[in-house]
Amino acid sequence: MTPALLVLASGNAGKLREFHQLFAPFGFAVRPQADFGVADVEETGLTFVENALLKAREASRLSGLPALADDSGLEVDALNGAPGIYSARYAGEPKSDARNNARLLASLAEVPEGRRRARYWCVLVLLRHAEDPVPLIVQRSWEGEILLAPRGEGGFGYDPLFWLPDHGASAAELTAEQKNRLSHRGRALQALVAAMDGGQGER
Ligand SMILES: O=P(O)(O)OP(=O)(O)OP(=O)(O)OC[C@H]1O[C@@H](n2cnc3c(O)ncnc32)[C@H](O)[C@@H]1O
Ligand SMILES: [Mg+2]
Repeated sequence: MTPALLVLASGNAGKLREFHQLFAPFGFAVRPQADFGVADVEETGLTFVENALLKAREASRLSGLPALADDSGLEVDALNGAPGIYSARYAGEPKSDARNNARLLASLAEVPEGRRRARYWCVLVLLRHAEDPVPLIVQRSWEGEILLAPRGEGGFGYDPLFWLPDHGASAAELTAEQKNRLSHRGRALQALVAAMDGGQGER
């Protein structure tokens, strides 16, 4: 399936920027859900998959177009997996990257370097239409460690605190191209596009 136009079921400016960069080489036309008057849905699921399905279904229903949703988050081992599916609202409403990062640092205040292992998860769900019974689903993770203080200005969300030992940089110190090549989202999208091209049967 190579849709002429795909709705991105997200209201997160950082994600939307990355998706526009990631889709550019594939020649898909993608538009954010806001262009179709789609507001954020309540993310009532208990998994990234469920929340991504809710978002994609709503965007597809209201736009009448195929929709791609991303539900993602940060899993920190020392916090038993928190903030996980609650990553966007870790410090409560209204959502704020700055307050989420402050809460993460406070939660890990007693945890020394070497025990601050974490990973981002990204689940992508593509629906051909709102009632698609065969959603295309891919998930990828990205391993790192949580820094003791923020570094870098790039990316969004928890990126200034997400340290990549192999690269000697935080995710916010990478260029957009580097992040897209390495990240949970970048690699999930590569896998999704490969699956759309026939890797998972006729679509
Ligand atoms: O639901 P949508 O509208 O897409 O936007 P959102 O920000 O609410 O997105 P999620 O519900 O998927 O929550 C994911 C949160 O995880 C964090 N996150 C996910 N991917 C990230 C990345 O690549 N870099 C930094 N933080 C990320 C960030 O705080 C996001 O707000
Ligand atoms: Mg959300």
